[in-house]
Amino acid sequence: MTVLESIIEGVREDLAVRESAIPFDEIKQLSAAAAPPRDVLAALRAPGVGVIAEVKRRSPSKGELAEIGEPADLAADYASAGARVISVLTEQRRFGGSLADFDAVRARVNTPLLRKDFIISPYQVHEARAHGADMVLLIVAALEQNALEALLDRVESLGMTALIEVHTAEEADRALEAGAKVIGINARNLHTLEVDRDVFGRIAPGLPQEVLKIAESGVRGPSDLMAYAGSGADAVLVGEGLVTSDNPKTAVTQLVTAGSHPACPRPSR
Ligand SMILES: O=P(O)(O)OC[C@@H](O)[C@@H](O)c1c[nH]c2ccccc12
Repeated sequence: MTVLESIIEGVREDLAVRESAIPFDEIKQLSAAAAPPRDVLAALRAPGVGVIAEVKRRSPSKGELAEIGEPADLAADYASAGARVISVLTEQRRFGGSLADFDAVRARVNTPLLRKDFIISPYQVHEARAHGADMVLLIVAALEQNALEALLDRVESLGMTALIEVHTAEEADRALEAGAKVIGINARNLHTLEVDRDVFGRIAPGLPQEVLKIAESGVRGPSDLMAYAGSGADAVLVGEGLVTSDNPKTAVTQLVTAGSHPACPRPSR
């Protein structure tokens, strides 16, 4: 079993528990009653290379990353430093996240929020919306094509934006086939957890101009952002580099400054 498969096994078990507490019909009603989603595409299309800052306690590759006492405080720092979107991990077993973390962040910031989890069922999409999510991650490697397409449809029908994650050119083709508007190219292979920062530069230039391109994982600082920008990134998604820094707010500020610097290569849209 690969790492991704074992994560998904746990996700299924946790999902079954939540489904028995709140049935599908009820979560659907809650999602319909939520305040309307924010315009993530507009946020990502702003000039310069954007920063998506992640609230991440732990990772399967590194174990404990940071003791995040108040995720809302961290998110408020991210927001005031200019993050365009804030990503909150809600997977519990490997990433130490939760919907409680998501709720705490939602209650504090008005920045668009990405629910970062392993989404395999429409239930989780409604759940994300019910908790105030504006964006939802869909991982191509975790989904059959028909499931990917159905989930993308569900995300968009609720007015949210899907971040469709790929790691290979074949997965990028599947994302485009499904109608992805925002593609995240993850430097980390979720089967082996190995990071290869060159993956973005190999895949992004082959994507259509109108597709928003997000470089995910392995960003250590402004020079990695600049390198991704040179290969056409509209934004970078950063977790570990922020939560392990002495001052996450300054770390975001430095990335945002680099992304809006005249010397930073512009996304060609
Ligand atoms: O911590 P990093 O290397 O900056 O990576 C952030 C983000 O890309 C990573 O958390 C991530 C990318 N895709 C995922 C899918 C599930 C869980 C986590 C992820």
